[in-house]
Amino acid sequence: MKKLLTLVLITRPNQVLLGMKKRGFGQGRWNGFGGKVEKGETILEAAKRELFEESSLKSDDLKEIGLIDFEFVGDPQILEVHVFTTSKFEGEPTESSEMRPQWFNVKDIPFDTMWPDDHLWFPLFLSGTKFKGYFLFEGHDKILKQTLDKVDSL
Ligand SMILES: CNc1cc(N2CCN(C)CC2)nc(N)n1
Repeated sequence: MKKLLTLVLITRPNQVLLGMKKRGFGQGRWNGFGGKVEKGETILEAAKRELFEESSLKSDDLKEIGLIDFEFVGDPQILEVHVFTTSKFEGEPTESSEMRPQWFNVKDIPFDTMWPDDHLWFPLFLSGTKFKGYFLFEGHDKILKQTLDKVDSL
């Protein structure tokens, strides 16, 4: 079974906006903004909605740049994460119940307090390369198996 999720990375020159997850899945880690795709909405609509709910930012320019399948040993539910990015947005990053936003220089991305897959695919995202990835996790800290490929189209 696949669960559709979104992940939005907002950029400005030399910087990426990340949020510190305050509760739930991924709590205590910096990440992009995102969540579940609800019934009756497209994946893009879900990405926009979650971005606004979690950061107060609005964008009509989200571009899909990555597709990542996450599997966890012992859990039949595969997470299919659609990764979007934009540098065109409106609003001021604002803390929400879910996320505490902060700008990071691309040279200082806090990979040590992010999901362990991030340092593998962030370079592709930052270089504007579209990618497809698969990561098999054991728990939340150990990657047992992975694939990561550049693609022309998602
Ligand atoms: C399991 N590894 C993950 C999950 C993940 N996500 C992001 C979006 N979330 C809604 C669900 C899980 N994001 C990253 N960067 N790595």
